[in-house]
Amino acid sequence: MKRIAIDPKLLGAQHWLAPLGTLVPVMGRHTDPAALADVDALVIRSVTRVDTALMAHTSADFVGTTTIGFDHIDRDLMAQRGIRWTNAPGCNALAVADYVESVMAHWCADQGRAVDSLRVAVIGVGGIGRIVAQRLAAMGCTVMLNDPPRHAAGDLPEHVALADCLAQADVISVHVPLITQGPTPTRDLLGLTELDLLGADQLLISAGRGGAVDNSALRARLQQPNAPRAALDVWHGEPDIMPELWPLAWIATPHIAGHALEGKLRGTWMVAQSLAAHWGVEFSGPSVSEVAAGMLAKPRQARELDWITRAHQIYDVRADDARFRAALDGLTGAALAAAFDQLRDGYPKRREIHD
Ligand SMILES: NC(=O)C1=CN([C@@H]2O[C@H](COP(=O)(O)OP(=O)(O)OC[C@H]3O[C@@H](n4cnc5c(N)ncnc54)[C@H](O)[C@@H]3O)[C@@H](O)[C@H]2O)C=CC1
Ligand SMILES: O=C(O)C(=O)[C@H](O)COP(=O)(O)O
Repeated sequence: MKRIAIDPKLLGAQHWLAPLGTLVPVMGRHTDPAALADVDALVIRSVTRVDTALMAHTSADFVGTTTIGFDHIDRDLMAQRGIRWTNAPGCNALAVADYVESVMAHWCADQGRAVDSLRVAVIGVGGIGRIVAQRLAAMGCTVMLNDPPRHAAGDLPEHVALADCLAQADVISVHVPLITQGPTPTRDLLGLTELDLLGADQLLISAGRGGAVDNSALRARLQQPNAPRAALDVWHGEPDIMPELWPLAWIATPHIAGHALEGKLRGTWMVAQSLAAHWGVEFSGPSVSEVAAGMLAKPRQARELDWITRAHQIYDVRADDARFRAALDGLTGAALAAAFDQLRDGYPKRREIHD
């Protein structure tokens, strides 16, 4: 029987990966490379950095991350070693859109703004950005789209320059991957110059990768009197986040925007299918929605509720923010990093808002 090293926090591994091979739990962020010596495949989350050191002793020829982002995988190494790798595109896109919806519901209530009066800029119009833009447009928002790679490829004629988005939108929602090379890198996409374009009436939502916003610049900006509000789900250097930054955020969460049950399960389900195809074996198992429903029933159907009520009853981001503040208050260094990871690993069960 083949052996599959898995992050023990994967959801659904027993349903979809166990039929393919013997599961060997490893340690997520702290995986010992020696533990991979005799495995055939590695199935991970975003916390496991797949690099030369991790892969030093293994002959595994498959790496799957049950996440959308794949900046934690050294793709050059995968190519050099002939290792097939895959991510799970779109697996938790709906959950991230739920996060944005919940943040905006609370911001509108707080500011006394009607959602259909808002101008919202979506930065990075891929799988997630597209869903966010469609939902907000359906609620009556004026939506501005920024995505230079798609614009350059000719499929986003309505593209708006980043500076115009920052200067004109009420809400700016950032959904770019972490890209460090090439013509349109996203590392520190929002630095001092860009953050200076924002004012006190604006809300910045960051739910892509922490490295896309210069955290030192944001800290400085949020300390100024006309600072915008910031809802931050992702942080530079996770789990070693900047202890001076998070208390300045209006909403602070531990990289859980995508952590609805369906999002996590779908990631495992998608990677298991890729692994089955890689090994040329049949794939079977229950559906994602069956497994999610067995883990947590939805309190109400989304269609029965208006969007503000949904943001309270199905997914309320303020509960995540409250847990974050209570757990991280006063912590620095290793204790802060450990508390950040514990919040993620012990995240409560949550369903996607929409059916
Ligand atoms: N907070 C969380 O829990 C989660 C975070 N993510 C992050 O969100 C990212 C985006 O996810 P998807 O939309 O599904 O990915 P995607 O790959 O479908 O779309 C990314 C989009 O960003 C655009 N882009 C690239 N460089 C850009 C730049 N310099 N400026 C503006 N746009 C740029 C691309 O052209 C593409 O259209 C993931 O790569 C991941 O890092 C994903 C899931 C959950
Ligand atoms: O899908 C992604 O990309 C993400 O950022 C995930 O939601 C992160 O989840 P974990 O894999 O870190 O649990």
